[in-house]
Amino acid sequence: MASFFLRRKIFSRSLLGSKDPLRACFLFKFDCLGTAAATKVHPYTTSSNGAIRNDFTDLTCPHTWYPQARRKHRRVVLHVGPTNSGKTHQALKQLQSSDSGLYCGPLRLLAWEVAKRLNKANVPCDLITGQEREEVDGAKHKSVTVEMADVSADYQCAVVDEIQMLGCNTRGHSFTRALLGIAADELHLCGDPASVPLIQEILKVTGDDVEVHFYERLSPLVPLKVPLGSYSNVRNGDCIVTFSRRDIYKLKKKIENQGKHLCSVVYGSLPPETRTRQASMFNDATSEFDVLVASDAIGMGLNLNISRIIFSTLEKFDGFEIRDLTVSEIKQIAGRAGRYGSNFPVGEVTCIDAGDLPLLHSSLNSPSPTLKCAGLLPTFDLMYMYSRLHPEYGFYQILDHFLGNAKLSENYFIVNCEQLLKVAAVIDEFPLPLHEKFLFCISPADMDDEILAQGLTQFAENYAKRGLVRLREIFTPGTLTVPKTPSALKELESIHKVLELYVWLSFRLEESFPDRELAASQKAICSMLIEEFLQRLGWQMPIARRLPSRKMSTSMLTQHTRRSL
Ligand SMILES: Nc1ncnc2c1ncn2[C@@H]1O[C@H](COP(=O)(O)OP(=O)(O)OP(=O)(O)O)[C@@H](O)[C@H]1O
Ligand SMILES: [Mg+2]
Repeated sequence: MASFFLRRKIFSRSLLGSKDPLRACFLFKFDCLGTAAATKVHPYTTSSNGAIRNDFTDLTCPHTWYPQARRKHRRVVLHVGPTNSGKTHQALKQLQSSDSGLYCGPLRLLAWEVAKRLNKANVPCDLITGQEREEVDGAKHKSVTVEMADVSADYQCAVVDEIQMLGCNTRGHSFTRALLGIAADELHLCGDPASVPLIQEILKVTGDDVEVHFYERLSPLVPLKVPLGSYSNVRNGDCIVTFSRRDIYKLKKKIENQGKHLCSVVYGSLPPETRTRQASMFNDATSEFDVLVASDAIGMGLNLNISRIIFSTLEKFDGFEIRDLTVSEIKQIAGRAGRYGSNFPVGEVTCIDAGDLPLLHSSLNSPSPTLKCAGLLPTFDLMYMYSRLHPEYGFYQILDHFLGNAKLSENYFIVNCEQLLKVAAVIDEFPLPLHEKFLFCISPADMDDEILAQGLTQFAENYAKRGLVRLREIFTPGTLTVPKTPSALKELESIHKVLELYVWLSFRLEESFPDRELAASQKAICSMLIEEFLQRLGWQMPIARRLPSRKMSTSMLTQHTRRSL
């Protein structure tokens, strides 16, 4: 045991000195373990009786956490306007013509798209997301998911897309970190005009120059006066929006049973590569999948050739309650219709029920409410220093202390830490150093997903016990089968997430999670099986209308039948 801990200490030290960009990103997720810069600004203050007291929970000046960016006099350009107004396009033009640059997107799919676009334009660009790392020779540009933005590097130009997400209750802190922390001469921010006053306010203290460019939609968006009424009125290019997976499959079946259309589906928990392929089939004018049934996962990122958005409902369950969609959600989703340059240059939007039309129309005519606060999360540094004063505390107690006592300026709020706390409660059971507990806490684990929670617990336990986690200990490769029911599908989606978690950990604890390739290949099989299920769901269609089977046949996979997780 002793030698195991010794080995891990050495590993951690070697990580700190690493020049490796991904490891550097890993460090910067902690903001940082390499504490020199950050500790300088941390508020050890003197109380009235002269005693030194710590004030680690003072989060009122988060701009001081990023000295490298503060040394720059950044030119910050906000590109704001409705969806489909060319904001990202303009920002990317600047990025492309710069000597070095960084694109930060909210989704892996967007990071993929941008890396592809830059490489195609002969601007070598690396792709770095939580789960993948594709390096291109000579690249001075990087396309990343916002969490992976490296705030220790210097760039000539950087783009943060969908910047209004700094108000997001769960991921807002990553956008705030990018806004305050990226050390670029030029920082381009693309998003909703509702974020402009808040960003201007936040940047008053950074010394940056701020310009705002407003954009108009490139193609018209027409709210229809009549509802869809019946599903027999669905036509080529339609996208029906609904919010539960059950309803997505119900609607897909209903539409396909009419015998006129085949439906692609897109929703949040589908593996990203499956979402991309479903979207490509829908976009491909020669494919028979000419209708899309989707959740609000289409609100951002995917390039979709949608003619008409049809809301099946304007209510959604948000994890706590059923509520009306907000103005910004309605506008963001509706705005996906009529993409500039697509086969449908005029977008239309309507509802299935006439009763929903007034809310749809009024929302489309209202500006999105102005953002008031940006998300924040205490840095690892602060928590670490606090923990040194309270070595008896577990990570849960430390985080809980910060949540209860943090002092914030009025421009910020602390993001929802429910998931972090749930992981912390589990991880505190294992003898791991604080930074490793923190790592597990920020991993992409949804503890409300039973299978994923089980996977994370097992990974952490095995890691704490032996410092080595083999995938085969919890998963038997080759045992995955095509799901036959929606609940089996859900299970397969969860297994995909466990495999993603393994890959994520393997990038950060490389020696201890050595089976990345195996996990990645099983992940790919998962997505193929899910797609197979999606195709079979149209089983009531006449045989001639079904697509030919994919290259990897089910029988190849079903020889191995037992899953053990
Ligand atoms: N000047 C242009 N020339 C050619 N194509 C353009 C131009 N501006 C935008 N486009 C194309 O129009 C589409 C919409 O542009 P873009 O994605 O930049 O809009 P956006 O405002 O960022 O929208 P979103 O809200 O979806 O992020 C894209 O396919 C983009 O390539
Ligand atoms: Mg955009």
